[in-house]
Amino acid sequence: MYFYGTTGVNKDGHLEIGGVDAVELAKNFGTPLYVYDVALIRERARGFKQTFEQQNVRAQVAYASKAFSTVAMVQLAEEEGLSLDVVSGGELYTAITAGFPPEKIHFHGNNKSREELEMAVDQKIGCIVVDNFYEMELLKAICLEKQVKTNILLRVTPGIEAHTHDYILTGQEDSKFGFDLQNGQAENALTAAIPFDHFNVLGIHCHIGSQIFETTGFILAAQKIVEKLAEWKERIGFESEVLNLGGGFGIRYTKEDEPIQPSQYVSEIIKEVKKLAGEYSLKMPEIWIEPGRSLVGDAGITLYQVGASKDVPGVRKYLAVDGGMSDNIRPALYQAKYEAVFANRPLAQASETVSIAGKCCESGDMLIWDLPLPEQKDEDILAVFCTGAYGYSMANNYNRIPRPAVVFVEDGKATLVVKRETYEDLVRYDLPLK
Ligand SMILES: Cc1ncc(COP(=O)(O)O)c(C=O)c1O
Ligand SMILES: N[C@@H](CCCC[NH3+])C(=O)O
Repeated sequence: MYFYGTTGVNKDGHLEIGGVDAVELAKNFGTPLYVYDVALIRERARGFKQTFEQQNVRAQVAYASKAFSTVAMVQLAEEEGLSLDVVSGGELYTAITAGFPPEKIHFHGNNKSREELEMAVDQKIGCIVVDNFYEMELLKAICLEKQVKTNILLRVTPGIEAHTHDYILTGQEDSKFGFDLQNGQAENALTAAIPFDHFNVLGIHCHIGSQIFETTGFILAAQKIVEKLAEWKERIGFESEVLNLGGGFGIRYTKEDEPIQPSQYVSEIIKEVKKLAGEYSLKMPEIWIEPGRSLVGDAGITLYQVGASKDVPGVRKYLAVDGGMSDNIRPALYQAKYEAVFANRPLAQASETVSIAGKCCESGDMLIWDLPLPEQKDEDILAVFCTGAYGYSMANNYNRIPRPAVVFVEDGKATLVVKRETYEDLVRYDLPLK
């Protein structure tokens, strides 16, 4: 059995996370329940930061809060000295509510509204990552009206096909994100941005995709961008202070996944950018990264109460839990795979293979196919590993199921950081017919 971070088995033979008994957590906070191992998030954050520090490279590690955005999580990111990447007015509002320093916030998105851009400008956030010409004109108008100067990065698509699921690819030419690097669009954007007095063009951003296991894509992207930077220095006199290579570092969900260490992605990126800067006689840019999944993914575990089971003789046995695609849509959306154990007896010998069904009225609401487990008992609590990224943040109210609670555990202490939704919450914004 593979355990992540502080997860292990305690003297009662129960799963323990952050020094807290998972069965007690389910009892005290209910199920489904998202549990986060805070020490593991801290370890991951420090790992990224230390790699840059050890190599003496100016850098920002921005937590991509789309992976899991709540007030407590943003505060944890701040405690660990991270910057923050937000992609909507809602994520920005969460960050501001959490007291996150605005100057360390970066704002992403391919269709930011006027209202969202105004909010970002009014909050004097660290930088806006301009994605397209429409947004550039909108932002220019806002900066002129408000007579303020804003830091910007330009998001480019370098034409890289990273090896991951099609829906989470973002760096290829045929993408809704960013200015195309190869066909002159990025250069046109740059020449439109540089002369505008109310912009300070800090540099270039790209993000090639998510759950990537190799460094090749990052290296290729860096090469393509730095080549262009050298051309632009020559032709336009533009020198990039920042090179933001986005997030996308892959993690281990199941034994089939073999990611490299997060620090290794960073070390190889640094080595390449240093080499390229030397080759093209460019000033070494500050390197920014935006990890989401690799900061919080394996720190999250979801606990479910098991319920109904159904045997289709000779075909399959279904075991249903009290959540599903409403709290974790990733299996339905990306065929994502997870591992799981019974939290009340994680080391019990598996005696059958079952498929874990969610409770939504959808045949596609299956959390795990063909999972080896001991024969089920009524009191069993299923613990699904590695659900920390894009789990709670993509949770929804399909079938009017309230979204789960979230608990942080650290040093033997459990802290509720998001309350469980109630039925009253579900009808809060509904209005009667008459
Ligand atoms: C621009 C940008 N930065 C960062 C991330 C975070 O990616 P990941 O969670 O894979 O690290 C994403 C999501 O893929 C993204 O679109
Ligand atoms: N939500 C996706 C990743 C998308 C990343 C956002 N650009 C996932 O669960 O894997």
